[in-house]
Amino acid sequence: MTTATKTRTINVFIADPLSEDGIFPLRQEQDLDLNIIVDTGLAPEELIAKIANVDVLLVRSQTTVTREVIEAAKSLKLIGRAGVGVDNIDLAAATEHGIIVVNAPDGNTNSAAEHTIAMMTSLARHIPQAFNTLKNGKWDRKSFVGVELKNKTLGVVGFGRIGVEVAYRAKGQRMNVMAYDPFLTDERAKELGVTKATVEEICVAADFITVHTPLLPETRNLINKDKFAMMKDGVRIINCARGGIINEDDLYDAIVAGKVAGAALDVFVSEPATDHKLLTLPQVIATPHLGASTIEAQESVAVDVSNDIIKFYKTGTVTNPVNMPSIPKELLAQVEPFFELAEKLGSFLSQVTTEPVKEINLSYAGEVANYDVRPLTSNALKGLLSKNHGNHVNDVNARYLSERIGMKINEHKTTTAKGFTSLITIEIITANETHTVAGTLLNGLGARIVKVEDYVVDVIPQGHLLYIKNTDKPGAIGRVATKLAEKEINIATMQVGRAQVGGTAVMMLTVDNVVTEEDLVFVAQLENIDEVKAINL
Ligand SMILES: NC(=O)C1=CN([C@@H]2O[C@H](COP(=O)(O)OP(=O)(O)OC[C@H]3O[C@@H](n4cnc5c(N)ncnc54)[C@H](O)[C@@H]3O)[C@@H](O)[C@H]2O)C=CC1
Ligand SMILES: O=C(O)C(=O)COP(=O)(O)O
Repeated sequence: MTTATKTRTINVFIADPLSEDGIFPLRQEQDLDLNIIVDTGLAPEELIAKIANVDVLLVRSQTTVTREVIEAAKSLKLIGRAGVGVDNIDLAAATEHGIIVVNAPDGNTNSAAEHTIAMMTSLARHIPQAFNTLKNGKWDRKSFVGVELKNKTLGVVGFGRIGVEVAYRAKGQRMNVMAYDPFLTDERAKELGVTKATVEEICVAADFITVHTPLLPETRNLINKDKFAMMKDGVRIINCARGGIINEDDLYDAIVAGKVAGAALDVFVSEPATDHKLLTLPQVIATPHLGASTIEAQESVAVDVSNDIIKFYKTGTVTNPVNMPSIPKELLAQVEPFFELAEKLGSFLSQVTTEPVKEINLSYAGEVANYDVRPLTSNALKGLLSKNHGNHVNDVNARYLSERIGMKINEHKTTTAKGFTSLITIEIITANETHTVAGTLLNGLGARIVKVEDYVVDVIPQGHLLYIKNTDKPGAIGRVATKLAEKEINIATMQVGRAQVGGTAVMMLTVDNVVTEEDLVFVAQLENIDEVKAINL
């Protein structure tokens, strides 16, 4: 986990215009040594040339954070998106490189919803066209007869934060609202006073259709010529979400054919879009991606990402992660203590075997099983992979890297924890071996390893450990202690365990100094000692 440091300068590169008030938390940060560089409007190759030593990159929608940018950014830990949509960031590349991407999902909801309503109203009443005519000295009242919103049906496709806020406002205009979202339940639709519908039902019934989904492979071209064909003649279309959700060529054709009476667009497939063919149509009104461009939204989104940067460097966690599981605040406090335990258990196992791990079974028992355990698994995998990947593995890419090397990851949850409040048991399977370790958090006493293979132990997972397998014969413990003393290795604690008298037994020793390979060989040569491993946690 990353923690606060004044010893190292953190280079924060702001590549798109952000609210100065919004980045105030960064400017006034005292505990971290932040070097804030504001350099906006760069061409991709200019950004690549400047990014090598950047730790944190802050963008809006203008800067495209490509794989090339990410690969050139040798120190990058975090990309902050001061806004919602992250389609301008290569998330796969960021994840692969262990770079956390955070966004600001709440800060511009109102502004985007208000802009959508402004666009819909302008579309219905031809306000931009009428204003233009008037500016050009013509008092034309005949060409701009509009339609009322009242009693019209608005179809909202994508019923998340903005979609819902649009619906509230549209109901204020006495519109009937139909909504589609894969996560919309009947209860929620009822509660919000909207009719739950499919995209097709919306296409057939709506007078106005507005989209509010992210741009994803599944939503690209969601509204296309087949959908336009289903729509009412004279339908009006609004897109204040992302260019490409509505197929631009098909929209153009539908307007020219008279099917669509008008469109209001804030976003385009390729931006800036100054000579777009849709802009040549008198039925189209447009703004240059202004949905989030209010003083309030800009301040809010910049404050949110600034706070997440500070939080990341001080605590190692973030509030609005995009490429790692997000944990609700109330749960974070409960699962955070297990992060380190899971990582240590993973690290322990990585040092017990020398073979590549083919499969990992993670069992979460007791209270911990009530939580979203994916972050714990990520920490366990991080611990497991850190032996070979060092600092390159973190919570963001641990699962990705594990899967890339073909490791099968199985998570199990059970309520019974063998007398512990919570118990995490991890088993790794290699071509020839299986190893198991289990750990818990003891109330007030911190983390403990409570089981290694089949043996019950009680070991603090910290410092230098010696894991010794021996035949359960008198004298083994004494010989080990004497040999370590000869090597000036002081034993701090010692645990022994065995499955049956005279069988295989284990010793778990905590020692005060690092045990070298050479010392290990000496211990391994002792009578009745079968295996010795040094483990550093
Ligand atoms: N024009 C502008 O300046 C702004 C544009 N946006 C855009 O608006 C989008 C929505 O923003 P929020 O409402 O804040 O996000 P959100 O994440 O709260 O809502 C998005 C909704 O889309 C739904 N969805 C996903 N796939 C879908 C599909 N195939 N069909 C229908 N619905 C689907 C999700 O379930 C979710 O409920 C953002 O992704 C962003 O691209 C956001 C802010 C400002
Ligand atoms: O938040 C979003 O998704 C937006 O589209 C806003 O974009 P912007 O930050 O204004 O470039």
